[in-house]
Amino acid sequence: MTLAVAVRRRLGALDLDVAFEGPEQGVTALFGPSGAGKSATLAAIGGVARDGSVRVALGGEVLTDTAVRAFVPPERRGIGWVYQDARLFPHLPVRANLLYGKRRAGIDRGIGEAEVVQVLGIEALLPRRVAELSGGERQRVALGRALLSQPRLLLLDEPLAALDGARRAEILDFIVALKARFALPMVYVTHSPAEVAALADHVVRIEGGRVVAQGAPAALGFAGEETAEVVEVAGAAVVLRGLGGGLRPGDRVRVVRG
Ligand SMILES: Nc1ncnc2c1ncn2[C@@H]1O[C@H](COP(=O)(O)OP(=O)(O)OP(=O)(O)O)[C@@H](O)[C@H]1O
Repeated sequence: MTLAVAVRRRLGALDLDVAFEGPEQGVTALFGPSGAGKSATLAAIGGVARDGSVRVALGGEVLTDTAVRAFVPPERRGIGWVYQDARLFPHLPVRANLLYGKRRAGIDRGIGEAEVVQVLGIEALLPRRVAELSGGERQRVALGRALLSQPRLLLLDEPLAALDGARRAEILDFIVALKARFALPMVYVTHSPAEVAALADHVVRIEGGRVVAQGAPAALGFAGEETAEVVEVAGAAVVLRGLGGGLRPGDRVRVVRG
C-alpha cells in the first residue's frame, strides 16, 4: 500500500514543497529541524489541512487531489493519529479510551483488542482512569487507541517528544514492536536521529519546506550502530567519544564490550 504524497502549501513565510513515496508497510520518517514543515505535511496527508496544492494517494486510492477537486474527508481516510501529547479522554477509563476508536471505525481490519493490549503491555492499565497514568503509559494507550480504529495508515507526530530519556527509549521499543506485529504503513515525524535509525525504512529529510534528501536511513548517515570510545570513567559517570549527534541528556545507549 504505497503512500504517494505531493504537498505545496504557503505557510506564512514558509513555502512548503514536499514530495515523497513511502514504502508499503514500513515506516517513513519525516526528519528535520523545528519549523521545517513536517507537521504541515502530515496535516495535508491526514486531510485536516485543505489549503494549497496537494495530491495524496494510498495504495492507488486518491485521498486528495486538488487538481481535480478530489477530497476524502479525514474521518473516512482510515488514518490513525498519534500526537506528542496523548490526547486521551480524561473522563473515560483506559479501556473506554481504547475502544472509542474501534467503535467509531465501523470496519474491521483484523486488529484485535487482545493483541494490541498484549503488544503494548497495557493489560493492568485497562480499569484505571487516565489521570492515574504516567506520560509513557498514556502514550501506549494512545497508540492502542489509534491501532484499534483499524487504520490502514498511522501518522505519528513526534510521539516521544514529551517524554524523558528513559521513557522515550521504552516507548520507541513498543513502536518498533508494533511495526513488526502489524503490517501498517506509518509516517513518523521526528527530529531525533536515534529514532530514525531505530525505526525508519525510508527517511525524508526536510529543511525550510523542501526535501533536501531522501532514501534508506543508512544511506543518509543514520547508522543503526555506532562505535564509541570510553575516554574517562569517574565513578558512575562515563564519558564517551565518537557517538554521532542527536543524543540528549537522559538518552540510553546499549554497551557491547569489545
Ligand atoms: N496555517 C498556518 N499558517 C501560517 N503558518 C503556518 C501554518 N501552519 C504552520 N505554519 C508555519 O509553518 C512552519 C512549519 O510548521 P510545521 O509545524 O509544519 O513545522 P515542523 O517541521 O513540524 O516543526 P516542529 O518540529 O517544531 O513541529 C512554521 O514556521 C509554522 O509556524
